[in-house]
Parts: sequence; C-alpha cells; structure tokens
Amino acid sequence: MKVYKFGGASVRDAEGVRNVTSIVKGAETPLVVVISAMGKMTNAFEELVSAYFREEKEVMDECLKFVHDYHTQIIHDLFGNANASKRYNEQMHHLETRLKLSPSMHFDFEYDQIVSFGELLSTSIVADFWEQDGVKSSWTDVRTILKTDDLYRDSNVDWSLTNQLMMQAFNFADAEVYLTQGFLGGTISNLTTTLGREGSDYTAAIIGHVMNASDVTIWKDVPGVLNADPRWYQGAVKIEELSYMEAIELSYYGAQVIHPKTLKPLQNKNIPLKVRSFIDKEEKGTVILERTGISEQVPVFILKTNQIFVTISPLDFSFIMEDKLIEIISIFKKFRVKMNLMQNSALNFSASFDRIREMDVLLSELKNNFSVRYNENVQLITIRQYTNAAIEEMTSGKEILDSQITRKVARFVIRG
Ligand SMILES: Nc1ncnc2c1ncn2[C@@H]1O[C@H](COP(=O)(O)OP(=O)(O)O)[C@@H](O)[C@H]1O
Ligand SMILES: N[C@@H](CC(=O)OP(=O)(O)O)C(=O)O
Repeated sequence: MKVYKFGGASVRDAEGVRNVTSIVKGAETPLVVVISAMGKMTNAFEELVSAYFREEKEVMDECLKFVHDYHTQIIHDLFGNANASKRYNEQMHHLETRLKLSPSMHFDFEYDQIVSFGELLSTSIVADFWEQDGVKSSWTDVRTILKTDDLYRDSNVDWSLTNQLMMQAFNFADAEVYLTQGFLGGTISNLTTTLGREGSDYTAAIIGHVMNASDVTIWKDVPGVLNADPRWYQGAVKIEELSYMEAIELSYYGAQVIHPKTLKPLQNKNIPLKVRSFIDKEEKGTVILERTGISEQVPVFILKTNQIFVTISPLDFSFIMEDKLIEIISIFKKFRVKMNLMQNSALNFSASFDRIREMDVLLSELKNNFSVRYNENVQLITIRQYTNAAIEEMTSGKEILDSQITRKVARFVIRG
C-alpha cells in the first residue's frame, strides 16, 4: 500500500481540492490519504482558542465567522451550494457545542480540542466531495486509531496500541482508499491530542511505518527538496535523491519542507519518502531513502527567523559546569523550549530558540539564579556542505552574534 499526504496549501481552495482529487484518482491503490487543515486554518484556530481561553466572546465570534466563511466559500465553489457538505455541518455543530462550554484551566488541552477541528473540517469537505465525484473512499477518524499520551500539543505515539488499531481499521476490505486527518491523535480516554505544529507529515510516516507501506509521498508546493527555501533564496536547486541521514539533518536544522519527526519511522523500516509537487505533477520530485555518501556537492542553506538568542551566566561568577547546565536545560524543558543552537564557554551558556508564548515567565525563572542577556528577532543560518563563498554570501555586512563551524556545517546567529 501507499500513503499520500496533502498539506494545507494543496487544499486552500476549491481548485486545490479538485487538483488533489485528480491526483488521488490517478493513484495506485490501496492508498491512505492524509490531509491537513485547509490553507492557514490552523493559525485561525489558534486565534480562536486563545479568545476562547480568555473568554473573549466577541473575538471568538469573529474568529469563528472567519473559519466558517472560509470553508463555506470552498463548499459553495465545489458543490454550487454552501450548505451541501453534511459532514462539515456535523463537525461545525460539534465545534459550536464545544465553544459553549467554559474552558478548563489547561490551555494546551483546550488547544488540542479546538485546533483539531481544522483537520476534521477539511477532511469532511473532501470526503463529501469525493462521494459526489465518484472517488470511492472511507473517511476514518484518526483519533480512534492513532493513540498517544496526554502531552497536549506535542503528544507521543503509543506505537503498540496504534499498530493494533490502525491495522484493523485500514484493512482495505471495505475500501481501496482511506481518507484521514494529519496532525491529530487521541488518548486512550478518547481525548483529542495533536502531534505538534506541521505534524501531518509525521502522521503520514506513522501510517507508512505501521502499514508497511511501499512508499510515502508528501505533496508540496515545491518541486521537491531544494538546497534552500525558494521563498527566501533565489536560484534554489532541486536535490534528486537524499539519504535518510541527510534529510534528518536538514529537517533537524529547520528546513521546513519536512517535519523533523517524519524520517525516523520510515528509516526504521526502509520505506522511501517522496517529496513531490502538487502543482507540477510530471516532476519526479525528491526521493529520500537508504544510501551512502552525500548527494550533491551544493551548499544547502537553512534559515530560521524570529529566533530568541539568550546568553545565561551564573550570578556568582562560577563556571558553567554540568550542574548549571542541568539546571538551565531543566528550565528550558519545563517551558518546552526547542533549542536550535547551543554553545557554552567558561562563564556563559548561549542558545537560539523559537519564541514561546510564556517568554516573560521563562526569562524571570532563569533570572532567579542567573544573569540573562537576550536578543529578539535574530536569524539562525545553517550552511551544510559550506564553502567560503557560501559563508561570505550569507554573512557579509551582517552582525554575527554567534557562530559554530564543524567539518560539514557552518552556523551563524545574525542580528535582524
Ligand atoms: N529546502 C527546502 N526545499 C523545499 N522547500 C522548502 C525548503 N525549505 C523550506 N521550504 C519551504 O517549505 C514549504 C513547504 O512546506 P510546508 O509549507 O510546511 O508544506 P505543507 O503545509 O504542505 O506541509 C515550501 O513552500 C518552501 O517554501
Ligand atoms: N494543520 C497543522 C498540521 C500540518 O502539518 O499542516 P501542513 O501540512 O499544512 O503543514 C499545522 O498547520 O500545523
């Protein structure tokens, strides 16, 4: 069997849904199709859940209207009638009922219960459209078969339970194509969880792993994995073939095209991952598989923007030794800070990480025992297979706050 994953950009409007439908119609079966929330709906749901949590009724209503209008426009364009998707109406009803309850005090829990509707709504619309358009498929609620712990917003998969439930559900007895949601999971008590932002690639890999897929394809708005994000770097070139190891490194350093958790489940069973374009369907894309050596000798550039760069030093002029490191890292772990770069010297520990919601609380906790200096809005640039020319191109005329250079990789924290 095969797994196809379509992200938000591929289903951001009715034309996108039709395009995805035509790809699925031309696909080899048996097939499991994983779909994310439409367009940027997860961001819209994040605003909705924040308003809900703060009990700001007017903002909530505005957000909900935005979500509803966005989807009904697509339904209208697909079916010629904005009220034509029964499954959408049912899910919308569940969402509205949920929003009438008072929120608990657990933001991450509430986040998952509400933001998950992005995927539930999108797959509902697609399922109804496929029914009308003659694509025989079965809509599956992934929360009932992809079981996780209750670490809301970043849940961990229970592989043994998932294996058992998923194998039973995707048995291909009743359908040749299953349609399900990316990004979501469910606890054993049937509460909704999410796998972390942009986690639908990971869902496809989990399904591929459990079902022993022959391959997994993630359909993107780019021709494949390029040597840089084309939105940022003009003249980016496609990489035909990558080893799992290289791909893991790229996603680890922050190349947004593949979610970092995606590669491991596939590598463990030697299942190739294809990255293909839903725009240019003739394009072969990039294949990621077991291979030795490095692909092409082009430098690969990875940019992470909007970073916080913090330098932490003990108040009493003591060295940064293991005990201090443990203390600092425990605080970071508590706030779920994902460090993208770290460095230490005799008296300082520095790290670059993505901004978090509770930034002020994190800083004040660190300040209890350390002196803390930080810069906001910095860039972290990673160059794999760097050359002097590539370093010059990325850093010339810029203020470098920190750098790390190893045999294969050069990394720079740059102001602004
Ligand atoms: N090395 C890279 N190669 C290709 N695309 C990249 C790379 N780095 C970043 N990107 C960006 O990743 C985007 C696709 O990922 P994403 O938007 O997360 O897709 P989806 O929402 O479909 O999962 C592309 O539009 C591109 O701008
Ligand atoms: N909708 C979720 C999950 C996801 O992976 O989406 P996409 O495939 O569009 O990146 C998010 O935006 O985080």
